[in-house]
Amino acid sequence: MLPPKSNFSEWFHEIIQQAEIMDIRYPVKGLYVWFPFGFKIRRLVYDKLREIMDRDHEEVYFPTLIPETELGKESEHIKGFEDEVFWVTHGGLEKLDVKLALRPTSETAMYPMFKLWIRSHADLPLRVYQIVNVFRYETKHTRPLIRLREITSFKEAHTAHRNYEEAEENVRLAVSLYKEFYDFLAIPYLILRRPEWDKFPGADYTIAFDTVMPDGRTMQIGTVHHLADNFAKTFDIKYETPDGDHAYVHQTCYGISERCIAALISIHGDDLGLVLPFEVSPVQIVIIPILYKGKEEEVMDLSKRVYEKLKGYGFRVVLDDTDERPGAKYYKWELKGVPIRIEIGPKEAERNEAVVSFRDEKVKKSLSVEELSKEKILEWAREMKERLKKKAEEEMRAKVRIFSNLEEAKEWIGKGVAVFYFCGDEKCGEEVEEKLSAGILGKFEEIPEWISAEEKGRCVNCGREGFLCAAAKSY
Ligand SMILES: Nc1ncnc2c1ncn2[C@@H]1O[C@H](COS(=O)(=O)NC(=O)[C@@H](N)CS)[C@@H](O)[C@H]1O
Ligand SMILES: [Zn+2]
Repeated sequence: MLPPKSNFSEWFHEIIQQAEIMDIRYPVKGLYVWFPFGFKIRRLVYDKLREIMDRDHEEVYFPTLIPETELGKESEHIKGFEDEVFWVTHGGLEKLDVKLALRPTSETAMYPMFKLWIRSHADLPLRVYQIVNVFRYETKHTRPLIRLREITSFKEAHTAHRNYEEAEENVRLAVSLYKEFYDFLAIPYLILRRPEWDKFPGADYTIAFDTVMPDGRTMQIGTVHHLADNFAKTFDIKYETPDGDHAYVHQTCYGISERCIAALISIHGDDLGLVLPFEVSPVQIVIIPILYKGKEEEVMDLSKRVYEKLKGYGFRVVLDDTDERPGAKYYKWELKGVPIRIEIGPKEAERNEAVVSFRDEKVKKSLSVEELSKEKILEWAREMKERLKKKAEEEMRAKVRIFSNLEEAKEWIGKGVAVFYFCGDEKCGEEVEEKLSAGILGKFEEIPEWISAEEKGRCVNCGREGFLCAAAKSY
């Protein structure tokens, strides 16, 4: 049995294991093993991410090992990562003359090669991405899918452009791709520009997608960085302009990790287990025959016919004909988040009918097997997606509140996200974070229509002109 989802930390820890997502028993801290079922979810989710990325990017694969000479070149970057890097110092028994970093992210692996790849403006824009594992020596509490030391599903995109504005346009493109991806997963988000002191090391600015987890803490589920020409200057990446000059490229990079799966599990799951949107569920439909003495034959015949029919439509269907009791079967497939369940008992066998129910609502429909068309099932899947999206949006909105003083904001933080006006000044920010004992997530890049507040107002702490910002405890 799972703990109630209201005990979120316990619930998440248990569901990861009981639903066979990741095996957390691997003997290295922060490293976990993908179970087959969890890996199927990852594959379906990342197939969608690749489909979205492939429209405008080329997929590549860069080496895992980065020489210290390259990793250390961009001063802000290495300052931000030096205490997170895993180093390889030996090849067999031999000490390496230059120690090699296990990539924490791939700017310093890629950009020396971009220098070789980019010659002329005709080579721009360059847009590549890779889905790799990266390593970060996280010292905060590690947690499967949320804070790993080996990030196994790190989608990192890296681009190069003729100038700052074109790079800025690409930031907009990246934000729109991330919106499409998270809307597809029915995961709601806030889009916030991180404060100066919390942007990506080496970036000009960072835009983050933050979702609100069931316990009111936020989780950064994607980031888009404008790098200006910071790395281009460090790695000497120049191109010949149309009128024969040479100019540094301007760059962006943007990343998503398996936190997208942590969010999928956490936002949609319930006390019974996973609740998976139809398109990313390893099992989309489970058929459960209800076998009564003397009627097994008819029930199994109809169940197999329905199974073949749905399989023929290309759905991922399971006919659970094990000899477990129906109750145990319901429990197992609810835990695995199967969106559509079909029950077939003697009555249905007699009338050539099926009883259909959906994982996210307690409603059963009886209908003739003829009515079980591909269109009907896809319509049910769409309706379910809309219900999941609506519910997740409502839950997030309930956790986001606007405050005009920090005491009340502090009260709310830990249960949700506090929104207030903040001037952006680092010193003032330190005071605000101190008073809230929570981080300032940044200012709204876009103020959602459901937050009724002006863009500007008086800073809640110092009274200077401020912008609408959010603060929360986060993963
Ligand atoms: N230890 C971690 N475990 C799981 N996901 C993580 C971890 N650290 C970061 N992430 C996720 O990875 C995303 C990208 O990481 S990042 O540092 O913000 N950005 C980069 O590394 C850029 N080079 C993007 S290409 C973050 O938004 C966050 O969602
Ligand atoms: Zn202020």
